[in-house]
Amino acid sequence: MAADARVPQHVAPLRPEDRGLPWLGLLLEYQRDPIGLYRRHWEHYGPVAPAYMLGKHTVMLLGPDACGEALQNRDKAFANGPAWSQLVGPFFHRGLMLIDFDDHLSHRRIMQEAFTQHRLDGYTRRLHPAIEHGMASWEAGKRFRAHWRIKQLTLDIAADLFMGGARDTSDAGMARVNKAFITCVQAAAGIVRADVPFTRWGRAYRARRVLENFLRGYLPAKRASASDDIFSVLCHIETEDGERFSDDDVINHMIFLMMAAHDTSTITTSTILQYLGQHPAWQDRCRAEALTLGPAPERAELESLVSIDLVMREALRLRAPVPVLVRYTVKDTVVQGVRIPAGTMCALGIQFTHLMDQYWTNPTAFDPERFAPERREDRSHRFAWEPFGGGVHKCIGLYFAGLEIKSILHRLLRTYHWDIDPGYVPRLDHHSLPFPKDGQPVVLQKNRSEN
Ligand code: HEM
Repeated sequence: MAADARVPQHVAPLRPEDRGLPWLGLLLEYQRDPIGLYRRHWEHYGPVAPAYMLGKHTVMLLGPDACGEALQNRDKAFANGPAWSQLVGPFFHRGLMLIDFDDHLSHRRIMQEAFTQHRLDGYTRRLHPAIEHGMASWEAGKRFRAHWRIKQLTLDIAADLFMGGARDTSDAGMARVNKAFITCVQAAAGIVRADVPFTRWGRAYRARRVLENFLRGYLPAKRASASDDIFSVLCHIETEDGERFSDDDVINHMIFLMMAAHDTSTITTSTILQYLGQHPAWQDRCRAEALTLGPAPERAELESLVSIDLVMREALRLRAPVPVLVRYTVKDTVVQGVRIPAGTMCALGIQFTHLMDQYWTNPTAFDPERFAPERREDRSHRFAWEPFGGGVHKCIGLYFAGLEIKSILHRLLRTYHWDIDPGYVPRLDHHSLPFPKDGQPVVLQKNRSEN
């Protein structure tokens, strides 16, 4: 008798060859070739695939239909907190992405006030001097590792834009804070996931305290007077109903926001740098566009940069800074006709969807025009392009990210030109967010006329 299509199926049993190593399961294979792993599971199991990693049975949600169902979360079965805290650890405690349901809604409503157009206008004005200052030490004619330089640049931008500077902290103190921040981010790649000395997690527990103490020291001054850095904004925003963040909320959100903003924007900018170096016609086109604007364009001007926008979307498709989202089921649910029991860790393969040839022509090719109005391949499915996620947890900083990335590119293109071997394919480190292992070497050459 044929199975009734309406009766949910169980998650398929894992084939012995897909179990991987004892306890580690598929972790090493994921770190080596995540897309190859996802493709194999998609081809054998379909959109809801079993997996085993770090001693746990998990479920992969593959393709835009399955990911879309989890992101829309109609029956409120998928929670973020219990899933992300297993990955990023307790170091981003009560960041917006790690809280759920009514609690999340009420915090998101308040935080929305920090990302209005008016606020974004103010942040954009602060961005240009911070970028100019950060890029001043970039030397032309010398090989440098672009990824690491951009990472330092986005850290410098964050010190100004998020913190509003830290005048009472010495350079050594600031270096300690930056180190603490990076230690917390790197804890995501730890294998020993407890407060054990000399492990990534052990160090991150202490680093989180450094960050809390640092921010708490500035809190009274930030509460006392309003300015347009994000720390001050978080201290002063309130909803129409008068809801505000407590001191602890401000600190928790600050630590998470800096984490959310930092590596994601760095990865996107260095990916763009790579592709523009390999596609000189696109580089010229983007430069010509950047040169139509003055040295410190306003938000609306940056948003009018059509070619740079197409390139940014394509970079986010080809190398999604957050390639996988995680969720934990708090009750039984059904995705694509498959029952997923309560208590299951789920991994949503966003990057895999971005490379599926069902939705994209020649998916591995750099082709920004696929996002142009006449093609709009991203509309082939509502969840075909999801670098910022979807549903209630969709990235709240996505417009800010676009402004930061475009401001950096605007200055970079006006000042320099560069070439990268068209055959260069960076080997990516997939321990946490994907970055080029070689730091992406490049030589910047100064443009002939100073702009
Ligand atoms: C290219 C840059 C960025 C990318 C690709 C990115 C990606 C994402 C993704 C995929 C999520 C959803 C996570 C989930 O559903 O579990 C997210 C959430 C979030 N992002 Fe971003 N992000 C970027 C930049 C930023 C920036 C610049 C900020 C802040 C200024 C930011 C703040 C946040 C916050 C607060 C959340 C949690 C939202 C919520 O749970 O309601 N992100 N981001």
